[in-house]
Amino acid sequence: MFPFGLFPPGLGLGPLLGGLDPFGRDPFNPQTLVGRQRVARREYEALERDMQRGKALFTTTTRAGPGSASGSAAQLRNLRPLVMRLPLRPFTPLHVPAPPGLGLLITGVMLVLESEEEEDTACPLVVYNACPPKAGLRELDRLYPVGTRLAVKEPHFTIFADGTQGIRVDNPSDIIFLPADAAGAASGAGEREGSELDVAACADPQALRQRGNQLFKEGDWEGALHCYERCLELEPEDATAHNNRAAALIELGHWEQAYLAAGRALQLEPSNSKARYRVARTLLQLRCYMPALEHAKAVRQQLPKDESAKELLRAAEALAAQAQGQYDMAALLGAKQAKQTARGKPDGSKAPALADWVGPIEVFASPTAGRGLRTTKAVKAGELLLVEQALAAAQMPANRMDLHLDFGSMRMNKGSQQQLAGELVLVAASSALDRQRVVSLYCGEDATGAQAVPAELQPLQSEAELGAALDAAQADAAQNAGPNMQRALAVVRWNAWGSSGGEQDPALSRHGERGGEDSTVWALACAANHSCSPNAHIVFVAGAVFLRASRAIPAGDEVFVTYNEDALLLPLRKRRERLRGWGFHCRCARCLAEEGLPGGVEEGMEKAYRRLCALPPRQAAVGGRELLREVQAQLSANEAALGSALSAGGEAGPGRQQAMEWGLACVLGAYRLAIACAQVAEDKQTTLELQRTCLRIITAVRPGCVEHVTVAAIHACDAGGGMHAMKPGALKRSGPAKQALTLALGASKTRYGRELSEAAALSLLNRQLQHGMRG
Ligand SMILES: C[S@@+](CC[C@H](N)C(=O)[O-])C[C@H]1O[C@@H](n2cnc3c(N)ncnc32)[C@H](O)[C@@H]1O
Repeated sequence: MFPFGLFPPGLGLGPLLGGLDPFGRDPFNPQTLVGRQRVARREYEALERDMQRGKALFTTTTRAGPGSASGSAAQLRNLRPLVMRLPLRPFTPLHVPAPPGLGLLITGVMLVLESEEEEDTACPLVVYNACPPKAGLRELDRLYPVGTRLAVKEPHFTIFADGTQGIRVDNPSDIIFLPADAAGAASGAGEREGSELDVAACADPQALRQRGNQLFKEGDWEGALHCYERCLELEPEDATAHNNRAAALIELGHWEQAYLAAGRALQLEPSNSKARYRVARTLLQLRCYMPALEHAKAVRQQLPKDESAKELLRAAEALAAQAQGQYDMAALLGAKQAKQTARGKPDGSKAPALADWVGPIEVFASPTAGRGLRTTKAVKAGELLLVEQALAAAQMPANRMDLHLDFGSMRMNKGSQQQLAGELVLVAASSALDRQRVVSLYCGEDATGAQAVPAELQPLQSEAELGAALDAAQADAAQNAGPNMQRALAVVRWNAWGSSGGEQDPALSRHGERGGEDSTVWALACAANHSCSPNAHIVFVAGAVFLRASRAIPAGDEVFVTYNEDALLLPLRKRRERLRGWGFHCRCARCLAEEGLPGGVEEGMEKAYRRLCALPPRQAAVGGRELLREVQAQLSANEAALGSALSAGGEAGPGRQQAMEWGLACVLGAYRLAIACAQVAEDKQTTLELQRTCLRIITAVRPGCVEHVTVAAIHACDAGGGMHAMKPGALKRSGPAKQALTLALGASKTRYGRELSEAAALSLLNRQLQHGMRG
């Protein structure tokens, strides 16, 4: 069907036969890429970067066969770049049922790749997990338009059922989409070869430095690094080479090595401002904020007119203040911030957007499950507990939840899990400290036993602490393998959360620049266990997680978040079903209390609510009053049923009132419906009463959630007689309007920070209302 001139003779079928790459290595084992095979790793990374820049669009080898024992730099250098482009629209997606029992539908897309270098040369490529199940041709055209230029990492060659040869990709992150203007870049790689210095053989430090600087200017950080390192082999005390090496390592995102290199340069030349700048810059990235500030001050003194020194100092001051727990939430929520998705991404110029901070919490052996978080002192509602940047994040397409969610479990689908796991492996490979964080995460093997917060989870206070942490982490990395893909997948499965770009929360929408959902793993926030009546909540701001208490928590009590916001409004059995994807049967205080209720009370209530919702619209159109009567009658019947169930001894432990509110949570929607009816009927008194009931239920189940703030804001607005009630002066009034506004301000501060001024909390409430009105 297609002309196949693509595969060079002698191509090994190792990948197909043994799951190994052309060098006979297991591609899922990070040791293949890092650690002991350092030379191979460097070469490999250079190839990866070349692929990103469109220089090597597709790589394979003519040499290695199934018998090759291990990779070497020489073999890697023999990889041939081939330029590929999509010539045809994609084929129909293939819906492949997984083995019986798994209940999965794997979706694959069949593409045809064409070589740009050799005419009439094409080959099929099948990508699994890269499009939503049941995607149609139009969707595929959008995802893979004709003419797309792409690179495939570590291609696995296969023979399809009809005998044709092609490439199969299981992990969509192995596909790199290239900008259209990458055209011609591939040939550039060949051109450069001729002019390239033989770095390994060169014994002239001056020539090596010059060549390194030239490559650096061209953006070939890896090539530059190679030159500087050869230079250092010849002149180990060359401060400039150490300093330049630090610059290249910064660009590559190898912060730890960059810090050590810049530190060495500074040691050799204590007055070298560039070296000090880089020390400060890397310290900020390594979460060592106070020492970074000291260095940044010194650089500013040395270079009073230099803009980047000024910028660095400003960033260091802001981050050092945040590292003491001082976050200007009003500014953060009001100001437009560049979204940072993952710490440690290569970026030589910018400091991190936010500092990490570990507040009054610690990891402990939880009576609930394995490790958990607990408070180290009594905290109040809205108090900040933790700020943390994502350990790894995988960006998902904007406004396309279907591309990364499994709607059954409401968790990431396999493709997204693999993408994030791949990120985790890379993070662990490029940083010994992050590697330790990754391996410390729960991966389903053993959920018991206490583990103290490893020191490196806390932002470090001094360079001595950092040095010790680095030594320990590097020694650990040398002795123990890092996470392989399998382990990383387990970490993702048990720990990853979606961190929305602010879509669900209008107050945060300024941060949702991409409007998409990222899948993220956090080193410390992920130690929090779940409860169906949590006492803490998470807000994502500028790519960081802000964990806050949503109620007062006594010292030493466990801190609980929820793993599934929507499940909290479901009856017990359904809630547990929703959480099954997390691999546990929830036995939190609320679940235990509801277990005590005679069978089906809540579900009976939920059914009644559904009946209400299904009432013919004609009836609603007749007027709110009639429907309101019906809804209210049903709600009273529900409350009575729940009340008598609790009196019959169902209430276990918590107060009767609290158990009542918990039980009513599953019919919260019916209260909302009743409020809408009361508004249509212009029955203000009933509206306000029902709003208060709603607020009581939300406060019992989920204080600090978006809905808490929204309902409280609407209530304050209605109680005060309109939007004019949402101005600072309204607090001077008395009676129910003031009470409602005070409640609303409390809700806003609980969610966004008790330290917020009243004006800031009010402006966030107004944002919710305006958003609601627009909706
Ligand atoms: C993100 S981890 C939480 C930290 C974990 N407990 C640890 O030891 O590192 C999620 C896992 O913790 C356990 N877990 C969390 N909340 C739980 C709960 N309420 N009941 C039972 N197990 C829970 C489950 O095994 C779940 O898959």
